[in-house]
Amino acid sequence: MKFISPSDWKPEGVCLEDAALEAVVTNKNLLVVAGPGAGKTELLAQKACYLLQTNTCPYPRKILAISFKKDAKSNLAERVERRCGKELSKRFDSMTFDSFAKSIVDRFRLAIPEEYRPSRNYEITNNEILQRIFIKHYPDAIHCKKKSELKERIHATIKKEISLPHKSQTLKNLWHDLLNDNETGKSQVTFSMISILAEYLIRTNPLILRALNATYSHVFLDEFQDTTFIQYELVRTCFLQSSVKLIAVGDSKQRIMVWAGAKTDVFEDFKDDFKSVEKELLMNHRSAPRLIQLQTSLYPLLNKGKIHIQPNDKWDMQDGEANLYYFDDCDQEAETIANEIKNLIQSNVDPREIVILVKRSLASYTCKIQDKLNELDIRSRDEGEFQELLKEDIVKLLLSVLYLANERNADKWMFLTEFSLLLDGIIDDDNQFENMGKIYNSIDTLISNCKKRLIRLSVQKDETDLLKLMNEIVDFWGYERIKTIYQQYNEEKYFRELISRTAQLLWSEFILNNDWVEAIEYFEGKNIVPIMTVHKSKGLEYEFVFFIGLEDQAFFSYDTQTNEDNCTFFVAISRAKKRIDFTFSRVRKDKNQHCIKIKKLHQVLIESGLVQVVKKL
Ligand SMILES: Nc1ncnc2c1ncn2[C@@H]1O[C@H](COP(=O)(O)OP(=O)(O)OP(=O)(O)O)[C@@H](O)[C@H]1O
Repeated sequence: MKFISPSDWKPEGVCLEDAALEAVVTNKNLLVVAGPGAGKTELLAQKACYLLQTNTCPYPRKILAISFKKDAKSNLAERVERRCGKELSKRFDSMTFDSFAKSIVDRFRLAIPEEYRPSRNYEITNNEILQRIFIKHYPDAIHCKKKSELKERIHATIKKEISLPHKSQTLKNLWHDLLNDNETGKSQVTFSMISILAEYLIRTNPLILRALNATYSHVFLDEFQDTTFIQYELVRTCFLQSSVKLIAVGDSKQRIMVWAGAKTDVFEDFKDDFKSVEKELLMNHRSAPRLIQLQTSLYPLLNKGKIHIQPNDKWDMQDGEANLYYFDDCDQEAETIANEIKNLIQSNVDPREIVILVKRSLASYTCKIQDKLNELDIRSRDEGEFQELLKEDIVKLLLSVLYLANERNADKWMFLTEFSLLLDGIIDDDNQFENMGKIYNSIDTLISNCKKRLIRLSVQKDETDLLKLMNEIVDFWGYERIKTIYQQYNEEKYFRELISRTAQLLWSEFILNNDWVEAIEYFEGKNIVPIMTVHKSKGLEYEFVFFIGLEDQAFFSYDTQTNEDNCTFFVAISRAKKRIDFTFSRVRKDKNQHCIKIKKLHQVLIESGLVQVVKKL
């Protein structure tokens, strides 16, 4: 392998601002703070290429990238592979925090002292089991009024002691019963427990720590503002006393996971602990100039001084539009918003470039808009579960096979064949061409068999047969072999649940029109306007954003979590590339709505001079 000299290295495909380029080539611990659309993911991808192509990450050491979300993890890995090829990107391990911790526990489980060791076949527990065992040790929890309240209490209790061994005997007993659950015969653990166990393993086993530090020369930490106490402790234990270089990227203005345990002083602690250099990026490649101005007018609410954020030069300075509607009721709101969406689609905007956002309680804020959209023949849906399933490699594999059984598609064919080649280890094989031919033939056979089965299913209409077919497609490669490529499926129960949920959702769409291609495209979201909460929209971007319900009721905890709610509002605004519309309805669900608590949010919009206020009376 021929490496490039660091002085000859150039970023590929994009132009990086000075601070970003410095962050790429600096070989020190780094904290990169940057606002929305600054290209934080791109910066990490470029940095990975630099380190690998110049051998600054010296062979055979690797880069470990830790993200929060599965799609962010895959997105980063894909970009690195696209930029520096398959060979070099083999030394780029992209994982979520949960899968990183789990991989440590799975590999070194036997080194955990017996009292804390999960069984070999441990399960990521579900709420029911967790509640059953929790209430035994904390009987007063039975008085929790809502399930969500109890869930929060359980997770908060587990997070009370993030360092083993426990001091509290009750907590220790709770762990004991979770790890030795008689009813299931398997250890029941949460992801927080896995991170706590991983930290304990590394802290008490110098050999494992040394192996980890020898494996990785650099560690990337994406969306760093959302790092929890437990996760930060794990990072410290793994890398503080080592020569491994850490690069954390994040934006404190987008810190919206405090309710889930995000550590609010994580940037300061990281700078102190790792003596990191701080770089600030000042570009926003996503939003039109007037929307960037709108975002910056929110800075005082986010405790951030005014700075000049530079738009990408593809925009005209006058680009960007924002509207604030005051409606009498939700019928008026639904009528107007549905028609606005219709006009956009009629002017050739892809429905996937439009999003309807809500702060919470998705259905109650959007059901009327959805009904109106239906009347206009525009499909929309709660993106939540589909978004989760579509991130899953096994779901992508199954949908590709089923699609190809109905229609040609080059991307899906490539995806399938690349997966098969990888599984059979043929990429670097001497008999590559002969073996590739065999693989193409076997995939062809799989697809034509599926075709016959799907035709039969269209007549017999038996949902269980679809699940059976999906499991047979899995058998074509074999679960055990799939696991070797996609280690996230080590737990078979989880893997099978994904397949069964995919079959269910696909079937319920199929029976509407008796058309497999339509059903698969629906599943994939084609021509459908997505609806989601702001939390789910994090990291995503759309040309047109409709934020529904800028009302006190939607921000019901605004008084007690003002900072976090302001950040949530900022995240919503910063998803838009071209235009954002906000709505307020004086009556919703038969109740009068107000904007007294969140007056400041309305004020900022109105006083910015960038938002057109549309009063509907
Ligand atoms: N250097 C660049 N030049 C041009 N476009 C870029 C550059 N970097 C990123 N982009 C584009 O800008 C958009 C935003 O990038 P990205 O999603 O990486 O930003 P981010 O900093 O992670 O934003 P957020 O924090 O809001 O999720 C994407 O469409 C990306 O393709």
